[in-house]
Amino acid sequence: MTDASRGSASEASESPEASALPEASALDLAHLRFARRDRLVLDDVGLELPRGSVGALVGPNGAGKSSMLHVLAGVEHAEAGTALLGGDDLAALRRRERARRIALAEQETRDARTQGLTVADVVALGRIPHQGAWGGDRAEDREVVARSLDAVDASAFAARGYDELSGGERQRVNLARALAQEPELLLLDEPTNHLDVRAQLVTLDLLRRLSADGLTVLAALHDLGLAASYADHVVVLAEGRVVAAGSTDEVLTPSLVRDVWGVDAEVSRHPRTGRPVVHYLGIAEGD
Ligand SMILES: Nc1ncnc2c1ncn2[C@@H]1O[C@H](COP(=O)(O)OP(=O)(O)OP(=O)(O)O)[C@@H](O)[C@H]1O
Repeated sequence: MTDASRGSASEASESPEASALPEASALDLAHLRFARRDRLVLDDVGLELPRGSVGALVGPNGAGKSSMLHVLAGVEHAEAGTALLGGDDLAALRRRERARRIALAEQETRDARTQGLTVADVVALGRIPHQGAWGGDRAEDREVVARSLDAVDASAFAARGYDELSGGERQRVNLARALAQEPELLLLDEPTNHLDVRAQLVTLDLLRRLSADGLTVLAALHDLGLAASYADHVVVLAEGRVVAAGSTDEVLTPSLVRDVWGVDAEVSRHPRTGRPVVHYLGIAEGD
């Protein structure tokens, strides 16, 4: 396996025993390949994300970010490669176990299943993988639903119809539903889309706090500024391939922004946090 194809995003050990160690990768992908009809969407994708870290998946439109999240969540199926979570092969997990361990918060989830449901009902859907064959209205489930709504500041509209919410409100409820799954790995597709500036920061602060408690987070983000401020690791996808991966500091450079997005940028340091700050200067000449 070459470094380029692996796209290593961590310092984690490569040994098979590593998954038992605290610093082991929570998520370890190698040579993942996914096609839709005849079109190759993910090609030889690899990455390592340590447990309890926040990873940002970035890349131009159509790069394959959502597809990658779908493959990890089991919504779509890779035709080759391996995906390990805590050392366990995802392809070998039963659907239900996968849903207990991995949650995907998507942008648009209004469909027949959410029609007529309240916000609390929708968040309670996240408990299904944890319930027995007879479903249930367990006190524990109600408690997790209430806690998840509270985490995204949505308790005040728990009784409202989900389909009546604004885009930003719905986005927060989608996150609450994913949190109610109590996963090990939280996948998010553009979690800040539709959110006002404060709600964006509140959401990303929440993800950082959850990751400090051991949750591993992988979020597709378009906003490189937010990735720079919040992510530990950045994985850059372009045309279905990992073109860069590593610590946020290493990856988010002016040359990368130019090469991948065709945009001139400067990267400075945040005066308070010392983290990178990306300033877009304009479309790169020659593009
Ligand atoms: N349902 C679909 N049927 C066929 N092709 C699809 C479908 N969904 C996505 N694709 C194609 O798969 C490729 C990857 O799309 P994907 O949505 O994963 O990219 P993305 O990086 O998430 O893009 P964006 O930033 O625009 O959301 C694109 O070429 C896209 O046109």
